[in-house]
Amino acid sequence: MYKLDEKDITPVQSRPRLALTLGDPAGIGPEVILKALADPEVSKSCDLTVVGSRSLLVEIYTKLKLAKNSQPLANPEELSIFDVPLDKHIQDEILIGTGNAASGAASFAYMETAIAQTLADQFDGIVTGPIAKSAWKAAGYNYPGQTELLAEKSGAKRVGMLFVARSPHTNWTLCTLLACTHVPLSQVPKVLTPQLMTEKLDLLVECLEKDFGLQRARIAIAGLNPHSGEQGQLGHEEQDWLIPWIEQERKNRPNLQLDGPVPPDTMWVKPGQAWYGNIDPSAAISSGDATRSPWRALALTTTLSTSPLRVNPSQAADAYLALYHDQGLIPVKLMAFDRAVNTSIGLPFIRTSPDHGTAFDIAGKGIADARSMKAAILLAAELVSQRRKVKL
Ligand SMILES: NC(=O)C1=CN([C@@H]2O[C@H](COP(=O)(O)OP(=O)(O)OC[C@H]3O[C@@H](n4cnc5c(N)ncnc54)[C@H](O)[C@@H]3O)[C@@H](O)[C@H]2O)C=CC1
Ligand SMILES: NCC(=O)COP(=O)(O)O
Repeated sequence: MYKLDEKDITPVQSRPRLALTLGDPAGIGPEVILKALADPEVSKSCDLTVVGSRSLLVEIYTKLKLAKNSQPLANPEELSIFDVPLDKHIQDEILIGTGNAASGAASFAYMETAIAQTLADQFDGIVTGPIAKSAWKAAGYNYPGQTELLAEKSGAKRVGMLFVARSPHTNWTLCTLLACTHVPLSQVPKVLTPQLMTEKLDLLVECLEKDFGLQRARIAIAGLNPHSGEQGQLGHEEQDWLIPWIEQERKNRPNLQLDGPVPPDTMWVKPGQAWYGNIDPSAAISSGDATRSPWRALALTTTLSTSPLRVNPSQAADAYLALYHDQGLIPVKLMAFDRAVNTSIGLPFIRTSPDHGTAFDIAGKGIADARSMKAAILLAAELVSQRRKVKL
């Protein structure tokens, strides 16, 4: 009798199982989650469990249903929820639109629960709602962000903050890794070292290969100072260590193309052009882009159609290594605030998050844009599937 060999058996894979933390309940996290979950593309892509306080979610849902500009919302009664009940005095102190110790304690409890459940293999990954670091601090949790908590709890020695956004115009993907993240600007030159850069480059290369199936990547590395220091005249870090470090890495990694240090102001010209690409401005007008933002159609007409600088997406790099938070995130948010995804790399599981924060100024009004949350869920599902393929 023919006996099946293990290798002949096609494993039946379940859909990606994702935990979705509510984030700070005083912010827009619950709203963008309810909006994203009302989208059939999202619900079809994976099995989602909201990790948060059921009674708070129901309360917020009821308020949002009454808000003027509300788009379709998922009904909490129809969702899978891992309930994290709060003490009554904490729940009573949560005020929509104001981050405080109570909202910080709640969002911290959701994250701790999601991480523990994921480490216990109940989920393949976590999509996190936005939290306020100041609210965590007020609640007594002194972490610079969720990334650091995820790294600590999962035992990851190295972790990276990668922003991924797919262009709606060209389908080109902008991948930006931050060499240092939640670091005050005055500390940046002290925190950046060749060792840290090597660690981040290792993480980026591993992620591009394993998660995005990209070998022999071309990576652009930013300089720190104006004009990358202008040979020492405008800053010394490039001469002191960044240029020697890049030269050494080129020798160590002959399969990669490492560009840099690229002057930080011009670093984003090619990604910007690859993002908007060959778009026909009349298409932007007919798709409604121009009615929403006429300046954009104008910019597309005057710059992209006529500029000799226009590049083909293939001239852009596969990934960008920015040296600090705002150097990388200003261009990401300028191009893709509505769709960029914050992806933690180096963890033993997938973690994504929308690129925006708690937006306390608009919480409860029903006007929050859920596209970045939707992109975060879809990317997490895609990355779980990709990792399963790599493992097989
Ligand atoms: N992944 C996370 O947990 C993140 C958390 N934060 C935290 O969020 C808090 C507020 O940070 P901010 O710098 O004010 O950034 P923010 O992203 O919360 O808000 C910046 C501006 O964008 C608007 N905005 C943000 N998301 C929006 C959306 N989905 N739809 C429509 N408008 C939106 C806000 O109304 C505000 O005017 C801080 O405590 C920060 O630490 C910030 C970024 C990411
Ligand atoms: N600006 C990115 C950000 O603040 C996200 O931080 P984290 O909570 O994902 O660590």
